Amino acid sequence: MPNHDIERIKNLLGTHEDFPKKGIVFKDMFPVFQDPTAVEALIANIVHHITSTYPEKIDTVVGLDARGFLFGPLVALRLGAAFVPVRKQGKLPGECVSAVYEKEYGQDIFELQKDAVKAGSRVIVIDDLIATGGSAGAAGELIRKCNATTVEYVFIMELDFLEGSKKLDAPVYSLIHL
Ligand SMILES: O=P(O)(O)OC[C@H]1O[C@H](OP(=O)(O)OP(=O)(O)O)[C@H](O)[C@@H]1O
Ligand SMILES: Nc1ncnc2[nH]cnc12
Repeated sequence: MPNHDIERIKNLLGTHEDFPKKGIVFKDMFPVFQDPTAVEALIANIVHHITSTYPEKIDTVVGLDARGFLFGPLVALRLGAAFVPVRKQGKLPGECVSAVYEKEYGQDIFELQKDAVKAGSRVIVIDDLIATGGSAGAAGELIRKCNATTVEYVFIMELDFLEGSKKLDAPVYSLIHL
C-alpha cells in the first residue's frame, strides 16, 4: 500500500491507554470507517495482494468475532469466495468445533460451525489486529479441525512487539505495523 495511504489510515486510528484493562494501549479501528475512501484503499490493497500472491482460487474467507466481520465479507465478495464467521462461544447454532485461547487481555473460546468450512478448502483468515496471536492461532486450529488449509492470515494492524505472527502456521500479511 502506498505510504501516504498507510499514514492516512494511521492518523484515523484511535489510541486509548488502559483500555479495556490497565497497561493495554488499545487501537480502535472504527474511526477508519468514517472515511469510505480509506476503507476502499484497505480492501483494494488486500484483494490485490491475495489475487497476485495466490493465483489458485480461495474458497473461503474466515473473519474473527467481532472486528474481523467488518473486513471479511467485503474481501470475500471481491474474491468470489464464501464468508464464514468464527464466533465467541455460545453464539453459533448447530454443531461446532471449538478452541480455547489466550489473547492480549484475557482468555476466550472460539467456535466455528462444523460444516461451514469444507475439507480440502483453501482459507484466508482476516481480523482487524494481531496482538499476541492467540485469537488467530485458535482460528487456525479450528480450520485444521475442518481438514481445510489456511493459506494466509491477513490483518489491518500488527503489534510487532508481541510477535504474534510467530504463533501462526501460515504466512501473515499485515498492512500496518505498530
Ligand atoms: O492477537 P490477540 O492477542 O489474540 O488479540 C487480537 C484480538 O483481540 C481483539 O478482539 P477481541 O477479542 O477484543 O474481540 P472484539 O473484536 O469482539 O472486541 C482483536 O480484534 C483480535 O481479534
Ligand atoms: N492493543 C489492542 N488494541 C485493539 N485490539 C486488541 N486486541 C488485542 N490487543 C489489542
